[in-house]
Amino acid sequence: MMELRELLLRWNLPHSLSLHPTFYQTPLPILGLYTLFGTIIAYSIAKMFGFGSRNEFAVEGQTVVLTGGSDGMGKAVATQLAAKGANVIVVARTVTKLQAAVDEMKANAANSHKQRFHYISADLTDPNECDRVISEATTWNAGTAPDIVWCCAGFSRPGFFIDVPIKEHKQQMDTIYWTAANTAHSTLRNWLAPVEPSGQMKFSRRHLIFTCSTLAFVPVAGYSPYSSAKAAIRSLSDTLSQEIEMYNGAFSQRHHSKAPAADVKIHNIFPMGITSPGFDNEQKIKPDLTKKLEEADKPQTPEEVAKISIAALERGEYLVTTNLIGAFMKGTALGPSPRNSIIGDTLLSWLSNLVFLQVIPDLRGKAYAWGKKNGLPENSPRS
Ligand SMILES: NC(=O)C1=CN([C@@H]2O[C@H](COP(=O)(O)OP(=O)(O)OC[C@H]3O[C@@H](n4cnc5c(N)ncnc54)[C@H](OP(=O)(O)O)[C@@H]3O)[C@@H](O)[C@H]2O)C=CC1
Ligand SMILES: CCCCCCCCCCCCCCCC(=O)[C@@H](N)CO
Repeated sequence: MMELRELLLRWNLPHSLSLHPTFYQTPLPILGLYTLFGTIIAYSIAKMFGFGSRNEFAVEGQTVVLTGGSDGMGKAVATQLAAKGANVIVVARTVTKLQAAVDEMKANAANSHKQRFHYISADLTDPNECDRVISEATTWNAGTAPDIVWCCAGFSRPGFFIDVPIKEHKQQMDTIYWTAANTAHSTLRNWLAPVEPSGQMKFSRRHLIFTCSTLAFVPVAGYSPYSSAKAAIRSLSDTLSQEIEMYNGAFSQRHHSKAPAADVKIHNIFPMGITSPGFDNEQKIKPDLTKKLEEADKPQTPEEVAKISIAALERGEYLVTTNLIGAFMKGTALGPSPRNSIIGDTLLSWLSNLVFLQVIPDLRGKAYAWGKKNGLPENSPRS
């Protein structure tokens, strides 16, 4: 087999420098493999730290509509987007909390003279209210639709499937799935409306962001009212990630035919536990078994989750997780979703599928052992 030394000799290159002599005896195919793996690893590490990539989520001067922006993760996202120079409208039901969020954004703004902040009180389970939010946001934004819409509204009411009345299951579907689907529907109808070539203005890309939970990837006993609704959002965002390409294709022809005013990117965030007011509430009614099954999770602060999520959007990720266990839960359930990186996500899914061969029987085994030891659960306190 040809060695490196011969190649260097042939090309008249130095072949006996200060490196160890055995280096020059490396067979060329082996050297090729080293180079290949070295490049892949260097590329992955560089990508991980964001080298060589531009900011895919530059929010300075952009207008953001953020649902659930008055508390927990949403409020932390609002504050951090304000600190990055965005104009932000927070949407939720309770006015006092919304006003506090606007004050916090003002206090953290990058440029308080230029940036503007606003709130709209609305119950997003009502689709008409979502239409009103987008239309009021457009008026407030000098007649232009918002650049970014981030759906973060929602809370969890855990409980075992048969203990939770059907009415409450439906309410969770309304609070989780329908607040997001209604907001997405109003937003996309507005963004994707056809514009004549003569009416096209120059816009940067628009972003529609959903907020799920890693429970949409791997459900846990006691979360059925919630994880089913989050899984439905995941399916919606995967569908939209395909449908949107049709509109983006039409957008590429905007100089010749009618097309949307901007191209659109879809994203979906999958946090683990977040130490938010919503989390404190769900803990009060959460079955003890559920607490045990999720004990591997160390809840993160809203600020941490917001920071990690925004950084991932800046790297241009589609499915976003916020910590290592979250990444494993995603890895085992990647299915048909578009990948953030072919190599990274493929290796992650192989590894996660091996890990979950052990995790799934472990979750079921713990539930079985719990019933064997404690008998039937007492109805958990629900208010
Ligand atoms: N906390 C956790 O452990 C986790 C949470 N998540 C998800 O992350 C997101 C943020 O959670 P978290 O930080 O706990 O949030 P909080 O529960 O602390 O806050 C929820 C926000 O949503 C708003 N909201 C709730 N219902 C409606 C509605 N019908 N219409 C309009 N606004 C509404 C609330 O305001 P108001 O009540 O005034 O309307 C509030 O601003 C949610 O989607 C949640 O499901 C994901 C993983 C873990
Ligand atoms: C190495 C791999 C190990 C994998 C272990 C898997 C164990 C499951 C952990 C489930 C954690 C759920 C967090 C989401 C919480 C949430 O969304 C609610 N709090 C809603 O508000």
